[in-house]
Amino acid sequence: MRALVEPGPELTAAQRDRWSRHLLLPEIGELGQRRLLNARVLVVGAGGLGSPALLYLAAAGVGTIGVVDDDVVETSNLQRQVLHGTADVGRAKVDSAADAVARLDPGITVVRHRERLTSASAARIVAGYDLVLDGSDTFETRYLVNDALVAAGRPWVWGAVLRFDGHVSVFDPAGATYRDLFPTAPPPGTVPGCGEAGVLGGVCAAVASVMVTEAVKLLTGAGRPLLGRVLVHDALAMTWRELPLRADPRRAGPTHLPTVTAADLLTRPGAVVVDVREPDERARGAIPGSLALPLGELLADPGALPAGPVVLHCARGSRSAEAVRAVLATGRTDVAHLEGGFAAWRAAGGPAH
Ligand SMILES: Nc1ncnc2c1ncn2[C@@H]1O[C@H](COP(=O)(O)OP(=O)(O)OP(=O)(O)O)[C@@H](O)[C@H]1O
Repeated sequence: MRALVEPGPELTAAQRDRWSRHLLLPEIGELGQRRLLNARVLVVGAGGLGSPALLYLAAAGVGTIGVVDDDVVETSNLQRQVLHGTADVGRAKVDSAADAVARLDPGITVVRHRERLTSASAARIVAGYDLVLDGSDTFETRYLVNDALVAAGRPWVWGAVLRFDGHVSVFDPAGATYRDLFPTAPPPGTVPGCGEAGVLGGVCAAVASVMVTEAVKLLTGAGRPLLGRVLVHDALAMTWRELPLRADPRRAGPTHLPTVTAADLLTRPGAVVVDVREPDERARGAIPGSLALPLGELLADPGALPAGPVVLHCARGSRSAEAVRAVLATGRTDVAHLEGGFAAWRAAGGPAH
């Protein structure tokens, strides 16, 4: 997997000492630590998930950490929001978070966003960060985070907790997102929050720990991210189950899909070209050497697609976009689609038979 962040400057002797246990890990090493120090990560909510996540992000050496939260610390938060102490009750959570991070490592920059993430502010706030961790507690905020990052074309890490249960995943605009897991919010009042149903502190820590581990992996390019998979934690049974999550190919909305132009395809052949149009459209003209796999067949069985790299095309680009989304959701990364479809190919002087 490609690291989300470029490495920053060489480590100093003090930094080498501080993160020596990371440097021993070949998957992180000096380069990975320089990436972490150069990274900008936003945590939405300094609550049950955000509190342990912020501490572990800071300890890991994530150089710039943004915190967005408009709330103040309450006594009932302290049972799980371990970033805040008794003396912080009544203080803004972002201020308490910044102080806790400074105690851990004054070299980490904390950006305080003491405000509500809204549809008006979400795009502006997330724009300044390489990666977002969503530790919010409402469907409304999760959809806001989802839509802002889909529009920005960037992955994010999501977690949720209630009672003894936790959920965690990594979403990506090119694959499955929160809207594939919850296409619509449940009616108000049908799903209780931690304030009504309770939550165990250790469950918050467990889920936040997975969130930070995924963040470190994404930032440094280590391992296989939790993309297209949702971990479901049941602390009473002490189980972690993994559920596959696929992008709904009918999902509308802005996405940044891998795309090639007709000019690219003409000058750099080499890819297997797959035509997802119907046989009658193909009969009227097709790209020489292309294979036929109508969209319906491909959606029913994405495994029918030949080995890549593959460029999918349709008449103008919308069916091929749907096809690419479905194939990416299976975990394949070697697919793209032809911008503007067969029409663009002909307009660029591409041959047909
Ligand atoms: N849109 C948003 N903008 C800013 N902060 C948000 C937004 N949505 C949620 N949050 C913050 O996310 C945090 C979620 O934390 P948590 O789930 O532990 O709930 P809590 O509100 O702190 O506690 P409780 O539900 O027990 O009262 C809260 O601090 C909340 O203020």
